[in-house]
Amino acid sequence: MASGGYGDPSQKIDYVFKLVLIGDSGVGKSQILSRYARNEFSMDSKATIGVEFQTRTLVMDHKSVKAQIWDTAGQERYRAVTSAYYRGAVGAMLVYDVTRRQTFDHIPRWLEELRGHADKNIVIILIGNKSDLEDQRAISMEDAKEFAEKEGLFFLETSALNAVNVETAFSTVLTEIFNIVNKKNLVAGEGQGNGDAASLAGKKINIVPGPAQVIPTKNRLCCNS
Ligand SMILES: Nc1nc2c(ncn2[C@@H]2O[C@H](COP(=O)(O)OP(=O)(O)OP(=O)(O)O)[C@@H](O)[C@H]2O)c(=O)[nH]1
Repeated sequence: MASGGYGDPSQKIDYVFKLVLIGDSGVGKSQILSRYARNEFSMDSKATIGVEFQTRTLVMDHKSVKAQIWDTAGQERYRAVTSAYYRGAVGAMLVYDVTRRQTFDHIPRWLEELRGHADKNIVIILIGNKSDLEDQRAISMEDAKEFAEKEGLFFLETSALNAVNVETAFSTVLTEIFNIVNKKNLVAGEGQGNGDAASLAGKKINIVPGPAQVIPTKNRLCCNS
């Protein structure tokens, strides 16, 4: 359903959806984002310090949607203020590394943090990254899928290196958000016309109105904790 390239600054925007990337240090969050937003990958990626975000604009059902994707440090000491990071997020990508069991074992903790700080109806996808390293695999796809089903999460394995499933992971989350928001707008009908807010499954959640917000394609924010 989703289509779109890497951004046309003159384009009119109907919705901005904020997504957050979370997971342990080194699982590949920054490279997943880089692959999605710029179709780039780097082997000597530096650990993220503070918060960064990048955007990509897509067309969904004749509406233009700007995905504003936030990336923060997996390392505790480099993390920015948690509540600010999650504020207004309507989607989350929860990432582990298929070659490091510990990063999968920490997923429940990340989920707890997410559920403690984000909107309770946030759309979440569990991502097992580095699927290209099949010979070093430590987590089976079945175990991860079972966990995701139990927790009500979408699930995909990706390779930021080989560009496998990165597009699909983002479009899965964005399509789900778009469908929820669109449905709500239809049900709400006239009279409730609050253009800058929408609901995800009955709970009010802020969707940043399009044209009011101009976001550079790559933006570095401050905020060391
Ligand atoms: N083989 C392989 N390596 C990857 C993949 N994605 C990321 N990497 C490598 O894994 C390392 C860590 O990637 P990052 O994207 O910096 O990890 P991060 O989760 O953002 O780390 P923090 O910023 O510390 O939280 C880098 O050397 C990447 O090149 C992948 O899909 N396959």
